[in-house]
Amino acid sequence: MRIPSLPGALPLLGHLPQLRGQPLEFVRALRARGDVVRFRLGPRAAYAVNSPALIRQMLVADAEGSAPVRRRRPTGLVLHPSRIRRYAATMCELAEARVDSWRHGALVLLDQELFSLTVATVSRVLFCGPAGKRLAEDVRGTVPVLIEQLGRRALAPVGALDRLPTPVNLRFRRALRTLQEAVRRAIAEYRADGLGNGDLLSTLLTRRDEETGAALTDEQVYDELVAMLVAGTETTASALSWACYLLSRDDGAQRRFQRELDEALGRREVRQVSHETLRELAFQQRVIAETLRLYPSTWMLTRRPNSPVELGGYLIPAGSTVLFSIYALQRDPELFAHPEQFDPDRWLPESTPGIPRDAYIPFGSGVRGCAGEQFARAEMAAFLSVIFSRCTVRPGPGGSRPVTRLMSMPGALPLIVRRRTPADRHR
Ligand code: HEM
Repeated sequence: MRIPSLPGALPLLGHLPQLRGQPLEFVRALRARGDVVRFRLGPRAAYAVNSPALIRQMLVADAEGSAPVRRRRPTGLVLHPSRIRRYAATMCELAEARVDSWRHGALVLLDQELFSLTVATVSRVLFCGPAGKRLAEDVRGTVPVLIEQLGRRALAPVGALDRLPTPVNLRFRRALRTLQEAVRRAIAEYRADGLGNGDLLSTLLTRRDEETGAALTDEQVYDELVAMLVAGTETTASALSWACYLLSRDDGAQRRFQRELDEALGRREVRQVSHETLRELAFQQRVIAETLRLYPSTWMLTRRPNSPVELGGYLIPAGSTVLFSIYALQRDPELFAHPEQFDPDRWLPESTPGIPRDAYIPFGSGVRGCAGEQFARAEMAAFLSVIFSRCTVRPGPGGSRPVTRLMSMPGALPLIVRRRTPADRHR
């Protein structure tokens, strides 16, 4: 079958200006054109896969070999659900210390606060010791640059453009070099100090290949660390920023959440209740689910299959860029009623049977699905519980202008934070 093409391609550039300029509108326009749509990234053909069933087939195909088969990530161990309870207490402590630094009535740039909180959490929890702390400092400066560039590069029409000495490429290379040097230093210090602390870096350094028994090379350790730092910081910061953005604009939802927290906590602080108690707060879970539906952190995924793939009767050639947008999928009016509306109650148990399977995949699916889902969920539950049990949050002046790079963010998020008094909490 002939794959329908998207009109409006420019000579040489194809649809790149639209994808770069208004990415979210572009992926939704692609979605409206059919299950599989051909478009152009510069001179090359690319394919958008739109139907939930075909997206699932594409993601699961990773495991079946139509795209490179991934080995189990060695980092899986440190993100295992059995470790999460141990991390949860630290997550609460970090969040409480941060929220305590906000003055009553102050304007707080919540996007920046949340990003620095997620970097601090990943660094504190996954890297112990002084070498880990220094690495965390370098990560804070370099990860945003890497994330921005990785987003651009995933959609670059021609790889050679990345090698040009443009200011953007030079900044990217500088950030990479800083991170490489920091990781190399940390590896040397860990090797010198012993590797028994069970954190992320010592797990990677003591890991043996399942088949050959060989240790990971420094390069493999570096790749794993960078993958984790990129995948594990701005994603959660984005989800948390959007949750605060939505709650700050919806008094009713914010009050319901605070009532739920007040009842569950009584006179205790968030760090004094168990991780399981936080995860069982039903309204909070619905707020998180709805935030990740409206604003999935990774709004678009790409694959490059190394052999031809047949999808719904269409043949996609090997080596082509295949794009699918979680954002467009989760806002499809055929899959979700009133898709633009923030409605946590669509996730009430009695409503969810109406939501088709495969229509909701904020953490991806298949072998490349999110390794850090439980970590992220624990982090979101801890941070949101701490923020909203202690504060009421309202939009600040100026509002925010959403930014879409590799992640979609609410942009600068100035919010006015009012501390809740004990009387507010026990009213
Ligand atoms: C709300 C927060 C998060 C969301 C929405 C999210 C979403 C995703 C998605 C959609 C993927 C699949 C990418 C693909 O199929 O190409 C993914 C992969 C991954 N995520 Fe997450 N993630 C989040 C937080 C985290 C955290 C906190 C960590 C680690 C601490 C993490 C670690 C990873 C790793 C290691 C991968 C695999 C990357 C790869 O194989 O290339 N994620 N995530």
